[in-house]
Amino acid sequence: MGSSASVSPSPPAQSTSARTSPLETVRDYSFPTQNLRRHLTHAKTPLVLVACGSFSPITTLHLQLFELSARYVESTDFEIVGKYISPCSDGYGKSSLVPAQHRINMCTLAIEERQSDVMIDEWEALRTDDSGRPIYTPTADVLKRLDEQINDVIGGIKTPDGKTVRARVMLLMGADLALTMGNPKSWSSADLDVLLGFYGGFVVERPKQCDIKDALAPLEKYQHNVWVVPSFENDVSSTKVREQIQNGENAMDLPKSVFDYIKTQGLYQIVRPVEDESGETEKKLANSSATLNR
Ligand SMILES: Nc1ncnc2c1ncn2[C@@H]1O[C@H](COP(=O)(O)OP(=O)(O)OP(=O)(O)O)[C@@H](O)[C@H]1O
Ligand SMILES: NC(=O)c1ccc[n+]([C@@H]2O[C@H](COP(=O)(O)O)[C@@H](O)[C@H]2O)c1
Repeated sequence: MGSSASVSPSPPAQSTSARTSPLETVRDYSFPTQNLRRHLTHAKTPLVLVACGSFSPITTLHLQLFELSARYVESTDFEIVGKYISPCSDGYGKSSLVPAQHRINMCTLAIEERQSDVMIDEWEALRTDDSGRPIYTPTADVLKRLDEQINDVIGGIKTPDGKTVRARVMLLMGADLALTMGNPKSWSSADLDVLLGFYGGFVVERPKQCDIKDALAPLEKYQHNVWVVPSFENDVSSTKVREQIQNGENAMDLPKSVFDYIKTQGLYQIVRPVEDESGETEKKLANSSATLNR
């Protein structure tokens, strides 16, 4: 598959959706750089890995994706200088999403508890239009923005011999997400040309959910820019965790602080009939009434 000899030239033109328009706000936001390494240790290509997804909720496996990749990357010509999680906004519209601020809070707790050097980029999750509605951002635009922040705004990464080079920004994904890239209703070829043709991806095996050969098939055109990270048999997923919470079971694949947060905030409870004051029964979702604390 991939070869790190393919060095990215200049980034593709920024699409409108990746820019912050005058009507758009991202409250209390600054681009996180606390664990971005500005200097390479080896004469390698600096690499920034970005995991995009729902994180509803974040699981222990989400953080392990970075650990598995870090181990794998040691045998390549890349050196990881930054690790980012970018939770999608509520505008993605998946019914399993709890509000973005809760998902960010859970990612923060998981990272703190595990003392991980992964950073959360809240930009995608918190973008809203002038009326406060969340804006959905295609994944290619998330990577474009990170590329711009790291390589243009911050000014790139220093090599051991004192030169400044652009970091390669790449999508870190599970094999199941790669498999969805064969569906043109979800992923346009223009998006994929930017995302995998220009940027590139690290695909972590997810054998319980799909065969790696099937997952790589839609990515064949971009194989020079795709790397496969071996994983281990596991059935960890946010879906399983949500089901365990709904059944009142202990969710073992969550950091404890995240499990406690879910309980305290009453997240992922089943839609249940609630008597309102007029005596009428209506359905209320426990999630929607939960308060948001940073
Ligand atoms: N166990 C796992 N092995 C490999 N990749 C994973 C695993 N869990 C999540 N990922 C990857 O992490 C990214 C974000 O995942 P996401 O938030 O959608 O979690 P999920 O467990 O797949 O969620 P859900 O069960 O709600 O669909 C995706 O690229 C996904 O493939
Ligand atoms: N065309 C696109 O950019 C596109 C299409 C489908 C999903 N996605 C992203 O992939 C991720 C999928 O997450 P889930 O596996 O939780 O649905 C999300 O970050 C979503 O924004 C992007």
